[in-house]
Amino acid sequence: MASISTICFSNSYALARSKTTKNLPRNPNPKKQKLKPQTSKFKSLPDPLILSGGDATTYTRLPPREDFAVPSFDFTLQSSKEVKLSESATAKLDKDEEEIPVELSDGEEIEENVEDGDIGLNYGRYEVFEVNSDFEDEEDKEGDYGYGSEEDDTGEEEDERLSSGKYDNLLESEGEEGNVKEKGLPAVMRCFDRAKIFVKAGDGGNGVVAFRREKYVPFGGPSGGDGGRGGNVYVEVDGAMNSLLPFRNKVHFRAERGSHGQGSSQNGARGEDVVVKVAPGTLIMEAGTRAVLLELLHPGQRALLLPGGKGGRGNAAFKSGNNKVPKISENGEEGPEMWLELELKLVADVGIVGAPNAGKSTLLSAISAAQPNIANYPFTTLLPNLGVVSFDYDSTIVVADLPGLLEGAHMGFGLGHEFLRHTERCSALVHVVDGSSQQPEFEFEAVRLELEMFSPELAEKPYIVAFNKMDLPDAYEKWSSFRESLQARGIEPFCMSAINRDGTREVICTAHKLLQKSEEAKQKFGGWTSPLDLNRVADMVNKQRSASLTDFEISHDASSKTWHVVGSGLQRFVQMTNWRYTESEKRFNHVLEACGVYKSLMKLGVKEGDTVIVGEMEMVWHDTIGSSGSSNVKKKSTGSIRWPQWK
Ligand SMILES: Nc1nc2c(ncn2[C@@H]2O[C@H](COP(=O)(O)OP(=O)(O)OP(=O)(O)O)[C@@H](O)[C@H]2O)c(=O)[nH]1
Ligand SMILES: [Mg+2]
Repeated sequence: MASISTICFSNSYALARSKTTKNLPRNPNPKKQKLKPQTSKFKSLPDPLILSGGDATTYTRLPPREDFAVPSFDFTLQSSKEVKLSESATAKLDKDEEEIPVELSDGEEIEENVEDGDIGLNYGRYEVFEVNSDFEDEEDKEGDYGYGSEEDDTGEEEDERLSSGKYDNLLESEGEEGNVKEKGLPAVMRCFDRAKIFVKAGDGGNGVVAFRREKYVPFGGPSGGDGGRGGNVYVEVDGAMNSLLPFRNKVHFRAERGSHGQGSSQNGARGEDVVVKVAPGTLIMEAGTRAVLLELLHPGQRALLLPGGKGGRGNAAFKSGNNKVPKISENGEEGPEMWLELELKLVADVGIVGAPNAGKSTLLSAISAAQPNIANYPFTTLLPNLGVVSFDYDSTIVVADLPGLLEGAHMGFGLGHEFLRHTERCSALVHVVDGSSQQPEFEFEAVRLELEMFSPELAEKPYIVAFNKMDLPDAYEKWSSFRESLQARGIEPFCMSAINRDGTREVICTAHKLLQKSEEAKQKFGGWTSPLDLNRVADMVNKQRSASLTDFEISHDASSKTWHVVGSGLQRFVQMTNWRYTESEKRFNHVLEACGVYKSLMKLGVKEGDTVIVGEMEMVWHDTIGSSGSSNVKKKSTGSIRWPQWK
């Protein structure tokens, strides 16, 4: 029978069709029919990102102080050696080599004498280094997170770059400065503290229509069971994790859907939950908007992120005095889904910062049991290392050793300064200064400036300065002038030889005291912000689910003669309606009338033949066709909705 004649409402009849399905028979598969969950709040994908053009990306040597504001990218003028982090995270710089060929952009090779400039700080020529966030994000979307983003309008050139595949290897392309290499960070560094994942709660199982048929039980009645609830999505802090790298391998987390109900009043089983494990200190944000949803700091914390969909009711649940043989059941509610951005900010008490090769990792290895890579070349440390320092039996602190920070890091030189976010949770900082460098004061200032550039709050954290490598005569000689210059600024520096473990204890004990002081101050001034409610996202979802059916808005598009009836409650109701049963359609019509949709539409001037969209259902409005059989007198004389023909 054609759908038009099977769907009758109180005083008229209506026809429905899916917005997405054409020529659907009367008994369509409910899953495929047309109903999508209301996920407008959580489904947003990030906006398309625009790639920036060719910023210079090759760093030749630490630029002179006065050049800081406008660094020179003309590296043909600068003497240098080359470290290619692209080839190996532990590429080594042979500092003893005096002359090396420098390859120019046009392929010409020259021999240059490697000598320090006026400043004399020769870190070699480091390559790597486009840390433009837009670019990085775009890479992440396409390369590592495994989902295609909407096409952006940045032009073919950028598209080509994106489509050129994974960015695990560093990229090379021409920049605006002309033939300057542009490279991204190795994937392991990008993914260490950032990830983008997809989570979906399980859909509820469908309810069923069944009747008890048994010998000696002539009218057994309806016995269709309810569907089971969909599985929840939880996020749990795993103390054994210290990075977000596992999310490179797994991006999608879907909880199981609930089982469908069965005859004999058997309800479906619950869907299995899914638990997403993250490292302590992970920030969970909604992708695109980057609104912070959760901040998970302590191992063992577990947050309910997305609750599973409710199971649909079987026909046994619809039995009433009026209707003892209900032929109606509901679909399971669809579980919400969303893309999340995860960002890790390590939970450490003290952060060790300083220029590359200053001896930060050596200090960490001297004061804790951590065994970071230590070597005589810059950027040995590419990812932060954590170490635990014990003072008394009951007092321990966590110390983070960070990658080296270069002057100009805020512009992308070196490893950039993004990793400084790992110090945001530190209460104190230790500046390690390489005493054997040509101008230790300048090195210290450059690092301070970079901290300020990253975040003024970070620069305001209490800190101590540790002048390292005192065992070297070079450093020993410079110590007094360094000390004087800092004392003139009101800073009392410490000296140490991290490699010999001389003075390291004093440094870390002072850092510990600073830490205690800042914690006392925090308690005194109530500076500790209350942690976010762990289940707030689930609460938001539940609130949206329980929205009233009468809570809706109507908008009109005059050009297409379309009326949109939008409301969370109605949308959910449409999604859970199982259209294969005639009674469902009657119920739908009844609900629209009862919650005032018809009345509002008529008030707003809906006309014969206009399209009305409720949730995912599209209908055509028809004025009253006749009053016969109508149980609603008011409605009879005014209008009704008729389901359109399937197109
Ligand atoms: N003589 C001497 N050498 C030191 C001292 N501390 C560190 N070094 C050496 O300096 C070099 C760099 O040490 P690291 O601890 O790797 O320096 P880093 O600051 O962690 O370097 P990056 O991770 O590259 O930023 C290594 O060869 C160390 O052995 C010291 O007190 N005296
Ligand atoms: Mg290091």
